[in-house]
Amino acid sequence: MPTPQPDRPGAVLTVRELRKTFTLHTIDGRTVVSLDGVDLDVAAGEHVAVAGPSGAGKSSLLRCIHRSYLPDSGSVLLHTPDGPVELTALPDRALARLRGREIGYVSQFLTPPPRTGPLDVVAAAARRRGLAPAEARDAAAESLHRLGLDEALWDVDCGVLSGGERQRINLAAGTVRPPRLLLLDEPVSALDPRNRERALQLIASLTDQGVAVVAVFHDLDAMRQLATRVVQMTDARIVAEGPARDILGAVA
Ligand SMILES: Nc1ncnc2c1ncn2[C@@H]1O[C@H](COP(=O)(O)OP(=O)(O)OP(=O)(O)O)[C@@H](O)[C@H]1O
Repeated sequence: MPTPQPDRPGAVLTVRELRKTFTLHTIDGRTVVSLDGVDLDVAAGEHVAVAGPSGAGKSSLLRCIHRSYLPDSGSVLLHTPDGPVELTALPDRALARLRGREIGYVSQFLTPPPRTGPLDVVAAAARRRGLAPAEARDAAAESLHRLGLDEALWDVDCGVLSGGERQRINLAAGTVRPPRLLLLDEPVSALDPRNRERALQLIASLTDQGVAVVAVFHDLDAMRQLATRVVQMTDARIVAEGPARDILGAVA
């Protein structure tokens, strides 16, 4: 496949003709198309919100970019200082290293290693981003403070914490040192209003620092507050894109 060229300055992510189909072996091999030829360009400092109804393919898009789902075909290029990297073809170890350094992925649910506290989880993420151990712990502490996680919980097993506490740990780990590309899948769905606002402010500050963000929120206010552009998905395809005020008026 020819290498797609970035078509705008400051390009961080170039997605071309991305396709993903699931085969449901337990239901007579029925197939579900979750991405049907998706193109997306995201530049440094852009926050692209992916809108659309349930089942449209929003999470599949984030997962195929992150390669927690391997797409059937298409291209996902991450533009790094060393040149563009085709994520769909990268060997697993190189992918793990690149993700650790350059990509933050914040899903709705935290799956921490057993018997590990928030400070260790976030410090480990900071180490993968290249910080030395002492710096990583300082950065983790700052990140957890910023998201309002009570210091008394920092060494408590994440497995016993509440959904909202875990969500903030997840967000802290994904953002502890600004990644080049931040993928957010419903990152504030379990948060109370005060913590939600803290989290949205953190995400906005990362965009201001030049991080490229691709985010899924069901919360239209969050999209209006944060998105520099909204892409609307329906039936596995992007069907519209533009400023939030133009697109969100048309989304149910
Ligand atoms: N692991 C999977 N196995 C089988 N089908 C899947 C899988 N992941 C996603 N799908 C299917 O792909 C389609 C798109 O799902 P996806 O989760 O990407 O939608 P979504 O837009 O994020 O929906 P929601 O807003 O409800 O989270 C759905 O029909 C879904 O059932």
